[in-house]
Amino acid sequence: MAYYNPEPKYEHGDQLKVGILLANLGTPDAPTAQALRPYLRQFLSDTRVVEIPRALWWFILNCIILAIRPKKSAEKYAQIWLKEGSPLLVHAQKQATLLRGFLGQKIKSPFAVELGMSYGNPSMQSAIDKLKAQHCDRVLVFPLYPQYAASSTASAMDAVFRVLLKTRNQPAIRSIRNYNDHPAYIAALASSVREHWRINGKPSKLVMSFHGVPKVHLTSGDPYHCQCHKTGRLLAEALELSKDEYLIAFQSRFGKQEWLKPYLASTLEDLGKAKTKRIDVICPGFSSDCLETLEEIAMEGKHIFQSNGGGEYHYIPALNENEAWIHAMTAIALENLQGWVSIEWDYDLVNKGNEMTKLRAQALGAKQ
Ligand SMILES: C=CC1=C(C)c2cc3[nH]c(cc4nc(cc5[nH]c(cc1n2)c(C)c5CCC(=O)O)C(CCC(=O)O)=C4C)c(C)c3C=C
Ligand SMILES: [Fe+2]
Ligand SMILES: [Fe+2]
Repeated sequence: MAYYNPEPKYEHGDQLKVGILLANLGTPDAPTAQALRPYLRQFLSDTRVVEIPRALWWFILNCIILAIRPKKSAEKYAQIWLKEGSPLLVHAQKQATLLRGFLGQKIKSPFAVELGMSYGNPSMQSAIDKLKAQHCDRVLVFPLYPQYAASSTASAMDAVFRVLLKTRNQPAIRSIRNYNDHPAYIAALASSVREHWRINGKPSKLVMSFHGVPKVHLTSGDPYHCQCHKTGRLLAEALELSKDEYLIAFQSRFGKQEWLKPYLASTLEDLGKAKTKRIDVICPGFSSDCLETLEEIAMEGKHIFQSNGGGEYHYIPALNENEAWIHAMTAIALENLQGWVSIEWDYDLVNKGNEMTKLRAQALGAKQ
């Protein structure tokens, strides 16, 4: 048995490239219990996601969770599934195509962009195979998670390193850890909220909902909680919101452990009971819409709020293919590709760079 994966054919003179590997969580191949089972098994077997001792967890996962959850989750996925597939995958593929186009206007040297998932398809292996087939000898890993969490960002990096363990001719690797306070990301969020308000008017409160993680991750040193709060504060500052005009909550609790608080569900219940006239909910930690935003926030969240007496409920879509977001992705990638690519320094980019430097100085000037 070979220890290492076969290498693509290389001829002297073939042009070497830089690869940008967009990394995301992954999603089932279909909204069915059969497709959910292997996806959930892979996802929930990751020790980055569930840290319970393996023997005990093997029993809980195989005898309880995988017996019940695939069917329940499949019903939820079926409600949000698009003609082209899972929203998470459809948006991530479009983001990859757009980023390729935007970077193509800025980078003079050869490069490639591919998408890889931590769980399910397209696998990290297939993405790295595609980059290697295009002769990428340097790879920038760009996780589509603005806030670093061990359960998302680090698990994506683990997936990359697992492939590299089986790779004879390894590319050089750089990775983007977090961009939760990047001015271009904050500006993209702010412009999407402003656009929603331009059309629909302003709510009584803006609720910023982030995916939760177990509280023990925070107390063990995961910076995710602080990075979510910083994103929330910078977004509120960009929108000139006072403290009573917004709040931050954490969604998607899984299992019995305590997770980051306040929980979104109880927050929505309280806002409903307080007869809040209108709330808008945004999920700044999700670069694209997915099950957690379209079903849990846009549908379930609305039901919780309104069945407790709340008024109007608006879900503000994720950044998806917003132009400002693709510009932000381009800026973040270019900042991290310095020295690896030659850049077309056109007037537009210099102007954008100046704007970016000004915004960054403002963001860094704000308290950490
Ligand atoms: C934004 C980053 C994410 C973090 C951090 C995260 C942590 C985390 N998630 C689970 C359990 C589940 N998450 C599920 C779906 C899901 N999670 C994220 C993102 C983060 N998760 C996304 C984008 C999605 C949606 C995927 C899609 O296909 O649309 C699911 C599966 C769905 C379900 O059956 O409910 C589970 C399970 C844990 C335990 C955790 C941290 C420890
Ligand atoms: Fe999750
Ligand atoms: Fe914190």
